[in-house]
Amino acid sequence: MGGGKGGHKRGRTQRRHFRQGRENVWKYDNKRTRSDEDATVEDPSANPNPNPSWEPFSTKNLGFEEYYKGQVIVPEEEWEEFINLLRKPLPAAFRINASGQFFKDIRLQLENEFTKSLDTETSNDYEIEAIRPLPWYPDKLAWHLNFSRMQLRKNQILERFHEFLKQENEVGTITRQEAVSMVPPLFLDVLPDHYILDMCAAPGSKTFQLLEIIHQSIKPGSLPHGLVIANDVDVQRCNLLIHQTKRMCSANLIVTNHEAQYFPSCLLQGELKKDILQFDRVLCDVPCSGDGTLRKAPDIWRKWNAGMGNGLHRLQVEIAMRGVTLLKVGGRMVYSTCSMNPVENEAVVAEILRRNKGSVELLDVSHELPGLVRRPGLKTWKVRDKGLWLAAYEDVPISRRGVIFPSMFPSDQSCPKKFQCDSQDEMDSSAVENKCSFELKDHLVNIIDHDNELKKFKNDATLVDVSKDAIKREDGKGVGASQDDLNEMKARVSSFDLERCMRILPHDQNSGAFFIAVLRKISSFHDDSVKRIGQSTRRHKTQKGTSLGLESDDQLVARSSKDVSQDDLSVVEAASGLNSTDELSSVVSEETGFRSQGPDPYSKDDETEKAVTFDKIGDDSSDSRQTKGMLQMQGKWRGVDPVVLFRDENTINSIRSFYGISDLFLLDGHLVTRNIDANHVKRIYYISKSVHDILELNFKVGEKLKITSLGLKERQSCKDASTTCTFRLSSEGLPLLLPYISKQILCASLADFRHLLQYRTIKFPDFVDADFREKASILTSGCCVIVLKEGNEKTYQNPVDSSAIAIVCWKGKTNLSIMVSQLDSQQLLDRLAVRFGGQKGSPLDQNNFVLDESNNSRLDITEKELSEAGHVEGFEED
Ligand SMILES: C[S@@+](CC[C@H](N)C(=O)[O-])C[C@H]1O[C@@H](n2cnc3c(N)ncnc32)[C@H](O)[C@@H]1O
Repeated sequence: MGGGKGGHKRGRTQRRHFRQGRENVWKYDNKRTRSDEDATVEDPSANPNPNPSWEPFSTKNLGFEEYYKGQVIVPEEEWEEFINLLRKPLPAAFRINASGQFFKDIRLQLENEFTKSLDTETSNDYEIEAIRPLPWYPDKLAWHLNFSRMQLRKNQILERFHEFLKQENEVGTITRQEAVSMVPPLFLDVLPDHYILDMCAAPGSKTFQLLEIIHQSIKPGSLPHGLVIANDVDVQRCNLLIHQTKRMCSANLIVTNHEAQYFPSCLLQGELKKDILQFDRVLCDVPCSGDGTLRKAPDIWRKWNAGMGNGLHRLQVEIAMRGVTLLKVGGRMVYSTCSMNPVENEAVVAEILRRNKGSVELLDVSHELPGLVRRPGLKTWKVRDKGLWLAAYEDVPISRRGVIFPSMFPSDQSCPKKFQCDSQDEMDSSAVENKCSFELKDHLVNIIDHDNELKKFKNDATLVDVSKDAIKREDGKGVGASQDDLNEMKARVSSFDLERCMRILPHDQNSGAFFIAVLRKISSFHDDSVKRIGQSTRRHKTQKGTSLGLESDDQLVARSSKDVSQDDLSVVEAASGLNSTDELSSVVSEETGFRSQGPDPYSKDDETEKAVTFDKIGDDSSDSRQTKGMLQMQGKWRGVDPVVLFRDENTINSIRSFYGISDLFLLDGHLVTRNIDANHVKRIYYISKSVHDILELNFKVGEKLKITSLGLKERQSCKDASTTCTFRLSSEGLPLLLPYISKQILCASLADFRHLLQYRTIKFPDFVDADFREKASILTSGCCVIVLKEGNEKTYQNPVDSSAIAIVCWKGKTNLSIMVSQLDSQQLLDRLAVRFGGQKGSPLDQNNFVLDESNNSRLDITEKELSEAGHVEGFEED
């Protein structure tokens, strides 16, 4: 809503690009086949193919059916209902973006206007409500649609509603998101001061939710103490995420581009604990086979095979293990997939519990989100490989042991029940660590030696006959359905409390499928092991005079790709007879070729270097700037712009004085650019204190974080010589700044505000309100803010409330022009019509809120004028 506060603006080229790439647009895409399009909203069986050259997706896959019947993911008597619904298209769902200025208006419109008119109109056709809020989502902010595209075409009210959704989605006031995909962030129990890591974040729907939660209940005009680091390995998808989350207008977001399993630790040896980058909450929404999205993406029917899940299991474990390491003690981590496959779900969770030896517990969250229908996780499953069912690791042919791992099978062998903890209170962490260190040694050996693994399985595992000893589920239903071949097999039962995991199945609430597990870190097991590693590495550096010190952490992460985590290595040092982790580290380094180029923060000799890296953001003397520049140029992330704290006092003072920004709005330490040359800065981003602290830490540790984007675009340079301030405001940053600006800000009547949105440029004599006309004409040339006057006040309330409706404009010699895209202008007009629209014929008639697209000459002039003023770049995405 670039038009109002909380706005976003996009360049045309950029927008087209994103539209093509975005997954959650409501737009009809010409490139998709008809069957593709219909499949997302209609029952293909009810829609005879109108064009024989278009083949509808087949919704059959015998391998799929055999696999899931074999895994007994639903009781036998439910199978038909389950599989039939999987073949039906998924009803659409969306979230109202609670950070948006008009979210209450939209919710009210849905609750009253649309629900009523749709119910009246459609009551004869349908027995169920056409739209309804999702019962488990807080504050009626998520909705579910219950009609198909076919029905839509036949019904005018539905069609109008659909148009409304398309437009709101386009401008970002609502986000289309699969209902079940909204669940994981809600189980993270997020607070505004939390540091949150979203490990596999793109395209960003859950990041958006997380940001919304940390911004909730924060006073307008102030920022939460927490932050979200949204990470994804795919750069293109990171860009998509940046685009999506722009609508959130948050200064508390950092986007990084790492392989999540190698996400850097940013450890500072010997420093205070606050200097260690650890998180209160971690979301591991890992890459998965995605068969829970079959109803939305029916092409998966054709592609699906059991190998997909097997192939992802190890990566999923590594990402989740890294998540646990980065989690603070007491912190929560959610592991989730949109797959139904136990090898990607319960097997991964069991392996996390097994490897963490009681320092992590699986939480029982059955009392949370009571409206959400979920089923307990499976306690037993099998692995399918090359057409064979494998009940236990000993069944795996030797030739397949490179791809089928022990961790894929249910077992409790690595962490006997006696070492598990039911709650943090019962936990004696030192006892657990002692016990676990012996176990870990075994575990390492097991990873390396599969035959040993096999022996242990044979000795320890509990074997049950699934067909005879049907497991009772929490809801009392048996899950005894089984195939003939499965009847013959013995399946192991995991002794972990895997029933605490949550499975969401399509036929429970007409949704997609999802898997969610909520974990809590209950001891400092990892921290200590990491410390030991740091110490030994420092020793190593002193002895050998190499730069290994800083690398140790990264190397250890690299090592995790070979199934050995940090704690494993420290235990090797502590318990397996190896003298130093360094030896292992150097081996790993050579094996992986992973090299870090930064200074060694562990070394006492490096105090000077540490001061210099800190100076990058703390000192602005020309010498240090030069050093900063050199360091930035040499930055380890090629192709990624450096992150530089903006401290040019002249520019900052000119911005402060031009807009009359109150001293209460802190700028020092909150402004960032992506350009080391202070004379050619084009954009300045505003960052929260939490983001600043992370940057400071990142500089100290040699820029381990590869930062793609951060903060809020606050100001953008313009080339217009007629203005005394070369930085204009961005719509994104306006809500934050609004209460603190005292100059270049005017209050317009509804009529003048509306005309500005409709005609985009208004000559001063054409303003209706004489007072506004006068004030606008004498404003200093350049960027300004126009606030909608609500009620009868003669002027704006100072300070302006953050929730006020305001737009960024440009004051020229003879006129005022808005710096809002056409799409955003129309959306703002629509919102004003809903909020202030009166009876037909009155001055507030809704017809008055229509964008004047016929007035092309005026629009042309505006764009030309803007172009001459040199600030059209303001409409472009970064
Ligand atoms: C299920 S999607 C995440 C969806 C996202 N959480 C959301 O709600 O919008 C999985 C993501 O993991 C990313 N990914 C795959 N392998 C990864 C890795 N090793 N590290 C980090 N991200 C990875 C993919 O690029 C993809 O964007």
